[in-house]
Amino acid sequence: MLQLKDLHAFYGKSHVLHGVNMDVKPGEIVALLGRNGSGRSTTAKTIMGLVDGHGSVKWRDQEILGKKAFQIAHAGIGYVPENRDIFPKLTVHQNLMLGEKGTAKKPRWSFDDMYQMFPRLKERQHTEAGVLSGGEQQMLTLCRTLMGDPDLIMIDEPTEGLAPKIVELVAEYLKELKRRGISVLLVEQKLTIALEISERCYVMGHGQVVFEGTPSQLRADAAIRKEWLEV
Ligand SMILES: Nc1ncnc2c1ncn2[C@@H]1O[C@H](COP(=O)(O)OP(=O)(O)OP(=O)(O)O)[C@@H](O)[C@H]1O
Repeated sequence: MLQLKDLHAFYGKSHVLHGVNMDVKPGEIVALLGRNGSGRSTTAKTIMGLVDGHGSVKWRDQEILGKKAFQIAHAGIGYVPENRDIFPKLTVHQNLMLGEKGTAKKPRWSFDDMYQMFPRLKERQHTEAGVLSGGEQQMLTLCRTLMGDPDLIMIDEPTEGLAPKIVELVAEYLKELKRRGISVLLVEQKLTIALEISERCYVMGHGQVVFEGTPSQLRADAAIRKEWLEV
C-alpha cells in the first residue's frame, strides 16, 4: 500500500535520511521506533511532502514523492504531527469541520461516528479547543485528520506527555482504527505501546532502518534494543 525505496531526505544541505526502505500493508499497524533525532519524524514528513526527498515513495503503486501535502492528503494519507495542531480559538466542532474532505464521495466518518468513538469530545464540542487538556487536544487532532477520510494515518508520538491511563486509551483508539480498515504508521519512542499494538516494527538510527521485524522479534533482540532504543 505504502512503499518507500531508497528514500533520502534533506533540510537544505543537511542530509538526514540515508536510503530508507519500508512498507505498510493494508490494515496494518506499523511502529516506527528510534531515539530522538534518528529520523522517524522526517520519514513521516517526507512521505507527506513536507520535506524534500529523493528516491521513491509509492502509494498504491503511484509515485507520490514530489507531490504537495494537500495532494497526498487527498490521495488518502493522513498525518497527525507531534505538536497538537489545533485551532485554539475555534470550538471542538469547528476544528473537526476543518478536517472534512469536502468531496462528493460518502466519507467513512460522520460527526456522529467521531463523537461516538470519542465521547469526551462530544461533551466538549462547543468548547474552545485551546482550553482542552493535552490528551483531549491529541484526540481532537487525530479526529480532525480522520474527518479527511484517510486510508493510512501517520501519527507522530501520540502519547507524548500523556498520563498512563490516557496512553492506554490512545492505544485502544488506534486498534479501533485498524478494525475499521485504516492502516496506521505509529511514530513512537515508547517501546511498550508500540510492541503492544503493532504487527511490525522498524527501528531507525542515524537516518536509516537498523531493524525490521515483529514485536516478538524485537522483544527477543536485546542487542538492537540496547544499541538503538534504550537511553
Ligand atoms: N527543520 C529541521 N532542519 C534541520 N535539521 C532538522 C530539522 N528537523 C530535524 N532535523 C534533523 O534531522 C535529524 C532527524 O530528525 P527527526 O526529527 O526526524 O528525528 P526523530 O527520530 O523524529 O526524533 P524527534 O522525536 O527528536 O523528532 C536530526 O538530526 C535533526 O536534528
